[in-house]
Amino acid sequence: MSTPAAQHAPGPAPADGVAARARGLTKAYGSGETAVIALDSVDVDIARGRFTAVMGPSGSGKSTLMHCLAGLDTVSAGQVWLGGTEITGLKERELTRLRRDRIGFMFQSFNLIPTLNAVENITLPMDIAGHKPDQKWLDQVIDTLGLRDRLRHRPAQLSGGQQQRVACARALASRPELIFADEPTGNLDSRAGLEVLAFLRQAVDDLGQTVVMVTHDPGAAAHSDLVLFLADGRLVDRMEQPSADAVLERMKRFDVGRVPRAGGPLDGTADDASEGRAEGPLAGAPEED
Ligand SMILES: Nc1ncnc2c1ncn2[C@@H]1O[C@H](COP(=O)(O)OP(=O)(O)OP(=O)(O)O)[C@@H](O)[C@H]1O
Repeated sequence: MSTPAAQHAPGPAPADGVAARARGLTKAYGSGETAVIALDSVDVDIARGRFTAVMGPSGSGKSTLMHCLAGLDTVSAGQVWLGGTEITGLKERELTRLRRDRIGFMFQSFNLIPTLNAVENITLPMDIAGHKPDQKWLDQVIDTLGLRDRLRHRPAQLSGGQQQRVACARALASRPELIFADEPTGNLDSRAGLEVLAFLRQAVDDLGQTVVMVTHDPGAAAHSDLVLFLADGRLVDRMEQPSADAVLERMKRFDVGRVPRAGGPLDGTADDASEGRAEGPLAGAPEED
């Protein structure tokens, strides 16, 4: 089992450039002999205004990491911040409000409401929260995603790619600090998948959003700025400016053997990383702070 939170230095609240931070993040499911350590003392910084992909073998902890960073799951030990707010220790009601106000979600299943049209689906989270949409921003999101002429269509009248774009618009609509996307292209054909990835990329480049995407697909990861690699619940590598080939090669190495454990935090804020390749375990990882 990993180091309990109490043995970790408290760590500073994230600076402006960090959208989310975890220190000593540990998540165990079950207890005793049947306990599964899904995350083992993970240190990570998610850089603001960047597109970060999370990859790793099946069961390596990708979804668990996303859920813990997003406050969808409790942690067993360690600390998580969203912007300047430490979310570990928040009460469920505060967490719910924080997720609603500051985080956008995109899942593989689009989770659209079949009886609502596209624009109603897009604004639903804000309607529930009683927030008025910022119409200028909403228009920008709708136009960026090419949904202007589909707003009155119900999900069943939209293609899979269009539905995922609606889900993307819904995640962006409230201008969240952070968007988490879990296999957002998993249910799409390759053309629609590429479209969604291009829109996520645009959300970062043109709208200044921060995106964290869990994916199994090296081609999808190649749209990101930085890939973080998980294995056995630990962050073991990172790759800046990834190419699909370089990510694929790195993923193949998980099949032949496990990479040694990380020594320090792996983050998206360092600028000394290799381009399009990872030079062995922990390439480009910054020193512990
Ligand atoms: N609710 C749960 N109860 C018990 N074990 C769980 C639970 N959720 C996840 N796990 C275990 O935690 C580990 C990490 O799971 P997680 O879903 O985060 O991995 P992943 O990398 O997202 O996997 P995949 O790529 O297959 O989706 C796995 O061993 C999994 O079996």
